[in-house]
Amino acid sequence: MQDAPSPSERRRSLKPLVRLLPYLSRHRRLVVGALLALIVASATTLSLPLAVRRVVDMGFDASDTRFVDSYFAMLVVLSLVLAAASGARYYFVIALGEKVVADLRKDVFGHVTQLSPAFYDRTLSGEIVSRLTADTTQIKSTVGASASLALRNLILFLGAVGMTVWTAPGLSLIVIAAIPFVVLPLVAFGRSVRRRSRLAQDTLAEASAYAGEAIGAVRTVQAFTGERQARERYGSAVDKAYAAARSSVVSRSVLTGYAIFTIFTSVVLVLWVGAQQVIGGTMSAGTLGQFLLYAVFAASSLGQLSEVWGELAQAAGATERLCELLDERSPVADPTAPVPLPARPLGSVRFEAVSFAYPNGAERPVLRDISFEVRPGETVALVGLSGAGKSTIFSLIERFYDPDAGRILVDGVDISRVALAELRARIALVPQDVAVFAAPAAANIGFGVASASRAAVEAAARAAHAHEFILRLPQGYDTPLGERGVTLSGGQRQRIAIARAVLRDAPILLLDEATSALDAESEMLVQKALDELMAGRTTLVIAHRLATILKADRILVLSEGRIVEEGTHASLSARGGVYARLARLQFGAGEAAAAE
Ligand SMILES: Nc1ncnc2c1ncn2[C@@H]1O[C@H](COP(=O)(O)OP(=O)(O)OP(=O)(O)O)[C@@H](O)[C@H]1O
Repeated sequence: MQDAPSPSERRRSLKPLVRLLPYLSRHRRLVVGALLALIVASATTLSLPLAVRRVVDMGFDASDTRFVDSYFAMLVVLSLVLAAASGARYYFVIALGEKVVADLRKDVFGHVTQLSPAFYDRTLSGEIVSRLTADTTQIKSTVGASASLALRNLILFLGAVGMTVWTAPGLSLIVIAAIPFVVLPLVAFGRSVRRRSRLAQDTLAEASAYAGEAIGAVRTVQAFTGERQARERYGSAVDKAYAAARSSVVSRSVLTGYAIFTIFTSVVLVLWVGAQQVIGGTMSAGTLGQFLLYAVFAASSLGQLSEVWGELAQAAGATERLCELLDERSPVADPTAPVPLPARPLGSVRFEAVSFAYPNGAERPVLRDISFEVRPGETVALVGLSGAGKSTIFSLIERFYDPDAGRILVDGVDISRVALAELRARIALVPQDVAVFAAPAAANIGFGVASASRAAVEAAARAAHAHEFILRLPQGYDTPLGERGVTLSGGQRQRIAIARAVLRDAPILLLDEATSALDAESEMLVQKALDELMAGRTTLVIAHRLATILKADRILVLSEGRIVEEGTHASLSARGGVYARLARLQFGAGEAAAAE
């Protein structure tokens, strides 16, 4: 992710907001409604001083009260129009802000969910969540309020300046001369506000990311009595965010104070010069009143513009952070012209001289020149010390990453030429660490299979030996699981994952056996479920149990990213090499020997 905006971006500080235009154009009716309401409200406001002048110059002179009455009646009508237009503006603008942010959230979430794991290796998930919530909220308040305020004040300002020139060209020179003194520092400060506001959002995101991590691992935090440490770390992150936000606010308050000072000084000056003219008889009192009102309008709208400018600059910082996510390109992407896999799936997997290093792994090769083939229906066990590269092989078959050299074929087709969704539809993954979502049991099993009926979900649960325990849950298949739901045991989670794989009904099964010991009954149920799942499918299994290894057609022994041995349990044990040592360590000398 980019850390800082490039110099060219910094120069035009509101430029990132341009990226919001396509979102605005999706809701043209709201935009047009907001603009119309805005114009009507501004025109009504600008017509008020005209009425004031007429009343002052003529109404008070003539003793005709009906004239005054009719003017005041008109003013009431004007205020009604102003009220209606302002209400309409509020509705259109807020609705627009909500819509734009809803669209933006959906787009950013949709985009990040399809980024490859390489992106998540270097980005904290809490950081992304913070961008999705805090930054979009800031944009909402801008589009929903500040932008319309800016536009309203701009229209009012231009209108009011125009009217001052029309009312008293000489006096208006003072107003016009004051404009650059107000506007130039605005632009200069806007840049610094944006930079500081970006920094504030960045530090806030860091704090949120840390909070998410600590709350997610609250059991570990408490078990290691790390609450104080966590509190202090979060506290200092929040303080940093506060300091950054404060420095952005300091810039904005200096800006506001300065704008108000220059504006009021020029109004006082106008009043003074105007008063001289009224005394000298060169201007009527009504004209001065009218002029003054326009000058005040111009001044206050300029003052508000200066405040809003700061908000716009803040939103520009937030938009920039979101657009960075939207611009993030996945290194693993669908090919432009995907090659279809054979219509009848075979379920074969083939590695040809594959080498791979993780993008953030300092170029340290994790797999070196790996070649092997798993034939349709075969069960192949991957065995090796922790860190040997077994899970990496799974990640490459799923195409979470692309190999640096060599190629991988599924059903005879190079997977880099296949559409990602088509490839992954042929694979069912049963990971060691099963993700259970905060959703009902049925939805957890049916995850990823949109068309799964309740009957199909139940059938999969039965096959995975999960049906019985699900029925015992308080609301059966409708019981919420995961966070804030029922927490499942290790064996139950495994069976949920197996049910998911059954439902997916894919020809290739990637199975990462649980290392954590299950009680005898769970172990037996999981084993039965797995046996049924593996029947008739090509299975690659990261094996941690002797029983699994004994059932495998072949064993691949991995060491430091290379395949060092290949064979059956008996042949490899007899060889007395890496595998024989590993088997003795992992399964105990007696058991391993007994199995030979
Ligand atoms: N996302 C990642 N980014 C960088 N390096 C990684 C990543 N995942 C794994 N590694 C490194 O790659 C090497 C192989 O990891 P891998 O997870 O494939 O091993 P494994 O054989 O499956 O180990 P285990 O049995 O402990 O799960 C390890 O040294 C690990 O540190």
